[in-house]
Amino acid sequence: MVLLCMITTMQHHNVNLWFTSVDNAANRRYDAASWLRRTVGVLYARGLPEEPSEEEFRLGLRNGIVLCNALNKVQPGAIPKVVEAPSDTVVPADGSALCAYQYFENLRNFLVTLQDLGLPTFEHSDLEKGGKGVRVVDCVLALRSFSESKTTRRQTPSKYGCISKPLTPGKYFILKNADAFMNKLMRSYTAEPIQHGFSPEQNMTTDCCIESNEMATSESLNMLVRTLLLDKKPEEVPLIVESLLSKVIQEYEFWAANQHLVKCTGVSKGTGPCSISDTQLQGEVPTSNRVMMGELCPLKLKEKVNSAFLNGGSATQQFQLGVDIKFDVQQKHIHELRNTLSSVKSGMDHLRLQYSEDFTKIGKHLHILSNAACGYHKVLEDNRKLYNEIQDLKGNIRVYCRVRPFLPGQANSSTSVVGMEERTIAIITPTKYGKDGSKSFTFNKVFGPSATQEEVSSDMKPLIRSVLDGFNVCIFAYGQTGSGKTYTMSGPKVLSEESVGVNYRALNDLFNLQAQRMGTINYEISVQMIEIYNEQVRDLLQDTTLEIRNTSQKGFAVPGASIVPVTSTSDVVELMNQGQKNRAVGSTAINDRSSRSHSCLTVHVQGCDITSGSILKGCMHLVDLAGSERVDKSEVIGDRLKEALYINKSLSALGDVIASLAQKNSHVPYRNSKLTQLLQDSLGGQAKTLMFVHISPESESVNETISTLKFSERVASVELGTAKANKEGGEVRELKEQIACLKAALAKKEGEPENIRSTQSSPNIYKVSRGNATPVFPRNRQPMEEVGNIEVLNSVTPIQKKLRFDLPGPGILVENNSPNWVDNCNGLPKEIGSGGWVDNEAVGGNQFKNINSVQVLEPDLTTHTPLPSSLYQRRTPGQQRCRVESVPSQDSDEIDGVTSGSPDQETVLSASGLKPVGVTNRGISNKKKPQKTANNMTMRSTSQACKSPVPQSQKRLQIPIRHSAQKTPIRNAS
Ligand SMILES: Nc1ncnc2c1ncn2[C@@H]1O[C@H](COP(=O)(O)OP(=O)(O)OP(=O)(O)O)[C@@H](O)[C@H]1O
Repeated sequence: MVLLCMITTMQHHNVNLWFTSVDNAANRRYDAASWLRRTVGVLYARGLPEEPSEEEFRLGLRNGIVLCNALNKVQPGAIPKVVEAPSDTVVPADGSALCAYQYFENLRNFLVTLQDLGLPTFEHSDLEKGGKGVRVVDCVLALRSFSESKTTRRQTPSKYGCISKPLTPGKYFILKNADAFMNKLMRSYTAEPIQHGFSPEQNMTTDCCIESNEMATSESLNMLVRTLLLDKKPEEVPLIVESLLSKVIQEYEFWAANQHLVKCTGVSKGTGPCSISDTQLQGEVPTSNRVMMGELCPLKLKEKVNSAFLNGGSATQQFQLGVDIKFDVQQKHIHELRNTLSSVKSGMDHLRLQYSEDFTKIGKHLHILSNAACGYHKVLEDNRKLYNEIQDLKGNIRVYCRVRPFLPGQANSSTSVVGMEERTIAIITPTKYGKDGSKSFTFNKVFGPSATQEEVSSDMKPLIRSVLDGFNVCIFAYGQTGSGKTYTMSGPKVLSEESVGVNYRALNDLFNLQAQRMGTINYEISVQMIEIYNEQVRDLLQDTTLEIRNTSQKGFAVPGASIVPVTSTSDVVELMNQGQKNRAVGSTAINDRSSRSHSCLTVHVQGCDITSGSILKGCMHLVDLAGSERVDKSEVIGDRLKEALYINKSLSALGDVIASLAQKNSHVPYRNSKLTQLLQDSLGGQAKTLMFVHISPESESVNETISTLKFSERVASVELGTAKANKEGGEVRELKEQIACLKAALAKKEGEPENIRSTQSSPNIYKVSRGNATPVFPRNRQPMEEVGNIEVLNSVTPIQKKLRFDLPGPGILVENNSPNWVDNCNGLPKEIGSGGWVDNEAVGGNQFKNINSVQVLEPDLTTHTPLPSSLYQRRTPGQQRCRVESVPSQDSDEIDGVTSGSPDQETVLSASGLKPVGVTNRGISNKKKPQKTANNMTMRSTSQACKSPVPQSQKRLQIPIRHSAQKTPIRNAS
């Protein structure tokens, strides 16, 4: 602020003028000459007048003697040897030479010394030519200032821009008339009561500067500076400014030291930059530090200050004080550093604490997140289950897609599969399928080439449980030839625990669950294994061909095929191995072990709830379809070609059925192939159905892959309706038994044969067995080989009667505990009919028309004596039509026999000279043809008798059963 005031004031006075003014130059020259004369004495300065002209000034100094001596006066010994001028009496031989020597030597020494002292210099030539004297004058005046500054014992920056070197202690260099002003100014500015630390001159001025702190305002400073400079000559201004600056620096230094001192002595606490708080002084400062500080603070230091400055202490004392102050300041700094360190430490501790808290929090959050992530997966899993449950409720067929890995030797083949996710698969498409080059298909699940057998089978457990709960389940494998159907269903050729397929695992689960429920529900399990080969049904367990032209199921039992009770997985494995051996397998260009038939392993489960007496009947088809193939690709001829055509035809029929189911058509062409008849209840009934669709990964198969996947998507859209369990409660059973008893009593009263009556409405077991069957039978059933006929058993009612029908060949076990087991034929709701092993449709269907050996014990069925009950019913064609019309959706294909069999396929077959066996042609229905057999057994169902308004006589089913006289071994029947 002081500087600002000065600069402003200097501008106000136009101080720059003094540099150009001629008068000023002369005055300055006179000053210089005068100072030199005074300094060296008139003797030495005899050549230099008091007020010399410029010429006189130059000539007077030209020999350098005056200058050197003046310098030696100011700085003793600065120029050790000065070449003196010869005395007036001695005349040099060559005066000019001596002068030149002097001139050169003295001036050189003078200028070098000036340079060393940091004072302004001039050029040698400045003393030779006129008009250059100003620089010499400046130099002399600088030397004068230097000299004066030495007397002040201060280091004073020269007005001429040099920084003088430290000088010996002395008085401050300052204009005398400015001192009082300066002191006043400084003290006003620092606003500190200065009692000490000034030179006597300064102390003198303190009396006149008791001014208030208000003077430290810029305005008052401004005024002071102006007042000071008002009457000053311009040439004095630089010196005043110089002094003022020097004073400012000095004052500031002193003030800063004083600040430390004052704060250390406790005069002021907590206000300055080095202040320390009471706490720091008393509590936090280490004892050793406090002891050290105690040497200085507060009284001792004050005393020292007083003795050093106020009481005119010695230089040593002052120096010691300076050291003490510095030491104290350093102590303060150390103390402050310690404080800072401890505060940083505590800050760090705080931060550490905070970090640990934060980490704990983050840990908790992470934990929550990981839980959420687990939860997310669980939610996903739940979603999937829910989705499946919804699908179940909607009754959709569930479809899982599996991609076969490349086979050995195909490692470098390109693939048609371009993407796979949990439920989606993307297949590269030839251009005609889409612009983007790939097409996505969505299924319930997609298994990649690396999926294990266990993964693929993992979702089956609920289905297996369903079977034991009385539901019908169908699991079937579909896909192009060689795509891995047999691998999925049965496993590879050489089986291991890991590689066994769906069949084995399903049965294993079944037996495990059965074991778990033991003691609650008693189960009886038995299996059938058949294949459909060239549209013929073959019993794989017997290696016989069944003369069954219509495999239409209203339950899952395969009529005519042997049923073998099993008690463990190993039983089943043995049977399956036997069945697989009998299966038609052939080598093609695509698959060296190509299945040439559709195989079906059917598992029958009947459970009896020990406490409630309820009966559960579940059934499961495990179907390994033959693969569709392009005969040009599979390069088949002869028998293989024939097989391929049959396979393709039946698969085509399956496609038609799926298409009509998907479109919810009223007519579903089940009867176009044995396969669709076999799967009728699985595809259109109340079963739970799962299809494994298989695709080969090779890009050469892309067309087959796409059509397979399209077909499968259509299958997935088929709604079966909610599956229902085949369960009959104990109470219902009891009521039925009572009704049966009453009816029996009534019949007896009316004189009807008791044993026949008793079969009308009571739960019965019918065993149709063929003499050469070898299976083991469960308790209370006679082995089939022993029976060799049809048994009608009433296992519950008190009156238990048996009807025996002598039949040739392997036996069929027909069991029915339901009074309405023939309901499906007459349009009544299908409550439990689908659980029957063989329903009335099977019995009444034309598959029995070749069974020509029936031996009826009583009554004599061959005489068409109607059975007193409604168990068996003979149908006339007209009655059949009537029944069918009432249930168009179920058997609509029976109405007009219209089928949607692929004409193309048939054309191919006829072209190849082959005649499909058992496949209905358009407009022809086997069922529609009345079976006029002499040996008919008429049965009537109780429920029908109770519910149907149609007279009994009109509700007779025609059961074609062969006479014993017409016995023909089944294996030869075809
Ligand atoms: N997931 C798989 N892992 C390893 N090998 C497999 C897999 N799926 C199929 N294979 C192999 O691929 C070949 C063909 O499989 P598979 O016989 O099961 O096909 P397919 O669809 O039943 O054929 P086809 O319809 O002609 O009977 C076999 O050698 C089989 O071992």
